[in-house]
Amino acid sequence: MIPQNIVFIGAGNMARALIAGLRRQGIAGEQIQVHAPSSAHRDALAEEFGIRSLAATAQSLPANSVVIYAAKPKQISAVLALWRQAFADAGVLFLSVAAGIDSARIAAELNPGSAIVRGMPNTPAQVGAGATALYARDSVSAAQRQTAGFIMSAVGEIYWLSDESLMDAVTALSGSGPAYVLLFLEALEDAAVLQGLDRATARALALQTVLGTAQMAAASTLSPTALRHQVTSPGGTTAAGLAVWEEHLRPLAQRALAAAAERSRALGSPEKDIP
Ligand SMILES: NC(=O)C1=CN([C@@H]2O[C@H](COP(=O)(O)OP(=O)(O)OC[C@H]3O[C@@H](n4cnc5c(N)ncnc54)[C@H](O)[C@@H]3O)[C@@H](O)[C@H]2O)C=CC1
Ligand SMILES: O=C(O)[C@@H]1CCC=N1
Repeated sequence: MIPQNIVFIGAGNMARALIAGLRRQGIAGEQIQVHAPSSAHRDALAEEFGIRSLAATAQSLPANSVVIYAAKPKQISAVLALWRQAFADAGVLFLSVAAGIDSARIAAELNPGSAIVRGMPNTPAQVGAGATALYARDSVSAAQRQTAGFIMSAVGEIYWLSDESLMDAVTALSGSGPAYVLLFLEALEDAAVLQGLDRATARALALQTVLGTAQMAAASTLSPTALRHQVTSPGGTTAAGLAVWEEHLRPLAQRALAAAAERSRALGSPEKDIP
């Protein structure tokens, strides 16, 4: 179902990516509003995308509105206290992309029966190539589920979870994942410069290698392992390089995802003060 009134709370990177996606999908500018305390942030988005800048917290919302929470996890309790009143209409859907904040906490702080969907997008959403995991509480109707899916599909692929506790692992993998891939790109580029390539060539080759490999893997029915074997000649250059990666990469990936998932759980815990 295509939503008639979409309100963004927060005017940062994620709000921007989602608004751009919705406008690309043909949602009219007057159907989208953005609220943030900083008028500079919200007015910049309003101007760029032809949407409405909402200066104050809405006290009531038209039926079938969707409110998308895209401010920081730490601010959610204060924001929910201000917006609670506007949720008197049972038709309003609350879609939160805040890392770590589970839907039971949002329901407890909003209204126990509120329709709440939790999503975890990632920054490739900026170019319509995002990966978003979604979880819907039982109070969400089939039409509202479709609406949430429509909104997040505007910026890439969506994956529904039936177990919300997996959201911490998803956040560690695909939510934070773009940063890992970018760090990998930086490391490849620096290492290639040490091997004598100029920086521009090193950057371009590293980027096209990651991009091309991801496209190849996405187009193939073979597993990453099988595709990797196609590159690896016995006794060749790849085997020599892979032997070094294999020493550290898997335990490092396990530690990195465990640390990120642990931080996701901590962000959701009001008693832990994460800056
Ligand atoms: N950046 C990322 O890769 C991802 C971020 N997220 C989640 O998206 C949310 C937003 O993240 P970003 O866009 O990266 O942050 P950001 O820092 O770019 O944007 C946060 C926005 O919230 C606004 N804001 C501050 N206080 C507010 C309040 N009281 N009421 C309304 N708006 C307020 C700020 O003006 C700012 O526009 C976070 O909850 C984060 O966990 C989820 C997935 C990926
Ligand atoms: O770093 C963070 O907390 C957010 C959530 C996932 C990606 N960025």
